[in-house]
Amino acid sequence: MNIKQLQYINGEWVKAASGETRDIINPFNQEVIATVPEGNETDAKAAIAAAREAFDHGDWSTTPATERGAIVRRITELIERDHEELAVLESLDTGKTIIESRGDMDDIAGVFRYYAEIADKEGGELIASPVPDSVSKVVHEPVGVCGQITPWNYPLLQASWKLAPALITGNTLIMKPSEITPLTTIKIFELMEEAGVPKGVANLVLGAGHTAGAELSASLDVDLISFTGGIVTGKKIMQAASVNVKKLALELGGKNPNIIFADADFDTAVDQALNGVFFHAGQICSAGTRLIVEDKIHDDFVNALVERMKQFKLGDGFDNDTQMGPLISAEHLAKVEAYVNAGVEEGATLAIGGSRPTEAGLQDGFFYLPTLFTDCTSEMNVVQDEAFGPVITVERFQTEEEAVAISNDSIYGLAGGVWTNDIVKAERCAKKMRMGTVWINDFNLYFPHAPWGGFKQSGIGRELGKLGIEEYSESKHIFQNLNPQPMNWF
Ligand SMILES: NC(=O)c1ccc[n+]([C@@H]2O[C@H](COP(=O)([O-])OP(=O)(O)OC[C@H]3O[C@@H](n4cnc5c(N)ncnc54)[C@H](O)[C@@H]3O)[C@@H](O)[C@H]2O)c1
Ligand SMILES: C[N+](C)(C)CC=O
Repeated sequence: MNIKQLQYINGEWVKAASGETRDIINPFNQEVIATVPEGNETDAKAAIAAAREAFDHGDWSTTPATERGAIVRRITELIERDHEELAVLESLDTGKTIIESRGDMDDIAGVFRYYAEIADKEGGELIASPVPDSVSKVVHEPVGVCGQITPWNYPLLQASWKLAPALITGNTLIMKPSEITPLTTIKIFELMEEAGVPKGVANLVLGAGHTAGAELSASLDVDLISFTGGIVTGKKIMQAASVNVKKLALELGGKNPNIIFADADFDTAVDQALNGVFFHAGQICSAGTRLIVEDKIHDDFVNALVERMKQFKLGDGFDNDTQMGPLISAEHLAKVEAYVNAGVEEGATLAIGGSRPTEAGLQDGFFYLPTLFTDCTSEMNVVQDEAFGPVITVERFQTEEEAVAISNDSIYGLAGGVWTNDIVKAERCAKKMRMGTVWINDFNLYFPHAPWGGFKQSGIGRELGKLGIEEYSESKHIFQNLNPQPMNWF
């Protein structure tokens, strides 16, 4: 494997202080594809110290934004140069199809390009001061040392949403990727070094969440934690981060409703309902796994989905005709199996799937069949809980109000969709749906210019867009009296 299988701390490529390592496996066939350091609290502390020193005594935070933008633009060019290598690494590590990984790399280059382009476009704000002969202005400054923790499903994409805005705003950082999918994150640190990111500014620690990750959340020397991952972990991080009232950005899970009205374009809605769920075997925070279908078309819609799902080609992500790869790990497969079994027990009807495939070529991978439940109601756990796998639940509705109420009956509020040809109805629904993103006649579309994040327990804060910069900035009001006079009060 043509990457450094090491951590990157204070500009040096290093092993874990403990000497421990972890094998990284391909979820398609369980082959070991790399062996990387298993960092822990000690490594995290070293990385935090490097980032602290670089922020407090280095030049990065005061480097002109134009120069920081130029370095981020150079990173974009290097991602474009190594696009195929990155895509191959991501598919080997996650099991997702190479076509999906190539699309991810396009998106990632787009994120770095977007932030490089806007790096020097915001110079603060002059305030209309109510005090005569004075200047009142707001300037934006970096937050400081940022801990960044990412999940395994979109390893480099989620990393890019954190790295690019943190760098252009002059922060220093420590990133800890998921311990099971670190490869493309290691590679991007190689590219950041090549692009000229100064020593100590960007640090990479590998290892488990409860060791290396917990140290980042609890350290008094970290000023901000940006976390993408599960809700249970997010709550732990929020608690640990309270130790020094860190700034906090949480991108957590979702159970995303997709409302299908009878007046929608039927074939497109069927096709996009499938696209909305089954990329990366449903392991997407915004997967539209909670279908809410108008009564009049419910049976036809379900039948059309099932017919299409019967044809899915599961297999090696590097085969051109593979549509869906494996789940990420044996542990995650067991979770999805338990989730589906519990759904059957609570009375949902399995229309298709519900087991592992029996095909000979798939037995070494963590595969699960595309699965669809009907006869679902909002009270069921299978409807309320995030599946994070290839599993759809279908509920019925009769009125628009009912559809919106069902869609909002959730602890989550990440994303949702509405399919209808009535634009006024669509806008009415979108306004009432309590989610960070609502797609009308589309699903799972995101781009760097628009913010991403959740309502309710799906998170705090926003990534991407201009709001993604605000996460990494402090606003400071500077007031200058140009004609100071004594008050003669005391
Ligand atoms: N909202 C979004 O944009 C978004 C995007 C991708 C994934 N997700 C969510 O991520 C979840 C799946 O990812 P996952 O299984 O990797 O999540 P996870 O919460 O298990 O792990 C995420 C990261 O947190 C680390 N971690 C674990 N315990 C920790 C602790 N105590 N302290 C600090 N760090 C810790 C892990 O090592 C990993 O790097 C799903 O719930 C999915 O919805 C959300
Ligand atoms: C945010 N997104 C859709 C890229 C990945 C969620 O898992």
